[in-house]
Amino acid sequence: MRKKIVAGNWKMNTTLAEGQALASEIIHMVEDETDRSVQVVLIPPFTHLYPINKLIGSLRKKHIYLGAQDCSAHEKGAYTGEVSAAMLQSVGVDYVIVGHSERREYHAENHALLAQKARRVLEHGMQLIFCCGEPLSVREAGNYLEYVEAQLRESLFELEADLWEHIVIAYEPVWAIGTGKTATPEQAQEVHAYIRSLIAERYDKALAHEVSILYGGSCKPENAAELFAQADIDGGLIGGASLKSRSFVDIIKACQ
Ligand SMILES: O=C(CO)COP(=O)(O)O
Repeated sequence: MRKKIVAGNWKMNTTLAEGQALASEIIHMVEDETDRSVQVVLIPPFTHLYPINKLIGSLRKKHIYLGAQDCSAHEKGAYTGEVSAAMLQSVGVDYVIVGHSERREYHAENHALLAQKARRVLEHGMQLIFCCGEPLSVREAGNYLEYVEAQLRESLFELEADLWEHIVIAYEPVWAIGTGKTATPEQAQEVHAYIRSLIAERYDKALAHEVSILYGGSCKPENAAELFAQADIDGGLIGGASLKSRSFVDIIKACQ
């Protein structure tokens, strides 16, 4: 059975004290209010990973995981400012986001670089959350399926089939991120089903069936349940609404 996952991408928000308080609140509310059938991933900034891993670890919550927002394509060495996959793994990181649209846009990350980053994450035994999704101009031009297909094909489809049990896809249409404009359940389902069909075509149907595909982009408690009710939507990658414990936990509950 494929996993249901709700992941909170905090982006560049919270001081350490604020982040620790938010993580503690979320952990306690998840314990008190949810049935633990959903994997919860907290994805704070790099600086908070080690202390938040301790918060998760000391409570031994096997359904709560730690994620990082990016990692270097390089293994180690003279790359000032970079954080390697080995470093992330050494502080307890379970999941790493690669290919977020904000990295693609503001840091000019291309298909080839993202393929290297994906490989690094998997080599170090972590789970990959690979983001894809089209900008508004592409959506309006109508060729969004081809656009998403190229993102997957160019960065992931060289990977060996046995690595796919460690890969999660997040479809995040750029026009829905931080805009308050969510994709409709039908719009999201169309792309999710297409992504699954591409994986089935490149690998096989059984493998594709097991891959969790998350939706991201203005997902909130008010719209989460109808998105998660779609056949190929297995959870969410949540930005703004993951910074408030109440809304994040309500989204987790909508996924149960
Ligand atoms: O980019 C996102 C998660 O990675 C989505 O952000 P919002 O939920 O703030 O739209």
